[in-house]
Amino acid sequence: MPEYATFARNVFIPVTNICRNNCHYCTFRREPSHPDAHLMDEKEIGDILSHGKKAGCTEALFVFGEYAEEVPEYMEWLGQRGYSSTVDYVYKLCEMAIGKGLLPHTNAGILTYEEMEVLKPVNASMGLMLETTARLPAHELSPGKEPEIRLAMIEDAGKLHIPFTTGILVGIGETRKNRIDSLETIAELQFKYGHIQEVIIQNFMPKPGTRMERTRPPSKEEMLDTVQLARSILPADVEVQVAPNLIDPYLLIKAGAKDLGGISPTTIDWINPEAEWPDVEKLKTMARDIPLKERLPIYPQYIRSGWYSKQLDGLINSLANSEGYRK
Ligand SMILES: O=c1nc2n(C[C@H](O)[C@H](O)[C@H](O)CO)c3cc(O)ccc3cc-2c(=O)[nH]1
Ligand SMILES: C[C@H]1O[C@@H](n2cnc3c(N)ncnc32)[C@H](O)[C@@H]1O
Ligand code: MET
Ligand code: SF4
Repeated sequence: MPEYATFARNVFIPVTNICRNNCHYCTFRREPSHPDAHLMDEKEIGDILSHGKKAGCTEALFVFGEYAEEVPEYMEWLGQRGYSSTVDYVYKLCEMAIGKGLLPHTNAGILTYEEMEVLKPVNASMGLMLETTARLPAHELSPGKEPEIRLAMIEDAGKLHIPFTTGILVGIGETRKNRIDSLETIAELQFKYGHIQEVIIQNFMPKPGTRMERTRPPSKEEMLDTVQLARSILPADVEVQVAPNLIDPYLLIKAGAKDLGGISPTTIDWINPEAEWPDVEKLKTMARDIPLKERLPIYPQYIRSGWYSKQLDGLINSLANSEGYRK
C-alpha cells in the first residue's frame, strides 16, 4: 500500500494545433484551413494564465503541434504576432507565466538541442512522450514519431540537465514486448542522465472521426499489467504517472503508479476533450484510502540538486516552501 500519491494543479494552454505530423489517434491537430485552427495570441494566453493563478495553479502547461513552422500558414500567423520562430514565442510565453507566478512546463513535440538550451532557463521541466519504440501504422504520417528522433531529443534533454517527463501511449498497435522494450529504453536513458522525473502510462482513447476510431482501447487489465511492468523496469527515482481523467486510478496506484499528473481547474484537457478533469475533492474520493499530496512540475530531487535557473529560483522556492507540498 503506497504511503501517498501526488498530483499537480496546472493550466493547459494549447498554443497551436498546427502540426507537421498526423498521428492516426489524434484530434488535437487541425489543418490550417479548419475553422478551429489557431495560434493563440499573448492577450488570450495572458488571460488564461491569470485565471489559472487565481484558481490556485502552480504550473502553466504549454502544448503545441510539432514543428508547425513547416506549415506556411503558421509562419504567416507567427509573423503577424511579431515573431519569427516558435522558440522565441514560447520563451516570451514562459516569461509571462513566470511573471504571473506559474512554473512553465513545455511540450512542443520535437525540439533541437539548441532550442531546448534556449528554453531551459524559463522551464521548470519539459516533456515529450516517447509513445513507443515500435514502428507503427499509427505513426506512418508522423515523421516526428520516429523512435530514434524521440529518443535523441530525450537524450539531449538529459545532456542539458532538464527535469523531464516522458511516457508511452498504450494501445496504438504495439505489442506487450514493444511496451517492455520502450520502458527498458527509457530506463537506460535514466541510468545515463538521471533527468527523467516521471513516465506517463497513457491509455489510448479512440476518437470519432480519426483513423483509429474503431481501434479497441487497452483494457483495465492491460493497463494494470503495463503499470506493473513500468514499476518493475524503471529505476526507483522515476515516478509512474497515470491520467485520472482517462482511467480509474485506484488499482493502478496500488500497482505502482504514484502520480496523477496535472489536473486543471480552469481549462479542459485539449488532447482528450471528452474526458473531464476531476477536481481535487473528486480526486481524493478516487484515491480512497491513499492520501494525496500536491507537487510542482519540477520534482523535489531536482529542486535539491539545483536543476533550475536563476529566473525560476524565487518562484520555485516560494512555491515549494508553501503549505502542503511534497518535499
Ligand atoms: O492534460 C494533459 N496533460 C499532459 N501532460 C502534462 C502533465 O499532466 C503534467 O503537467 C506534468 O506531469 C508536469 O507537472 C503531459 C506532459 C508531458 O510532458 C507529456 C505528455 C503529457 C500528456 C498530457 C495529456 O495528455 N493531458
Ligand atoms: C501529449 C500526448 O497525448 C497523447 N495523445 C494524443 N492523442 C491521444 C489519444 N487519442 N488518446 C490518448 N492519448 C493521446 C500522446 O501520447 C501525446 O504525446
Ligand atoms: N505534438 C506533440 C507530440 O505529440 C505534443 C503533444 S500532442 C498535442 O509530441
Ligand atoms: S499527437 Fe501531437 S504530433 Fe501527433 S498529430 Fe497530434 S499534435 Fe501532432
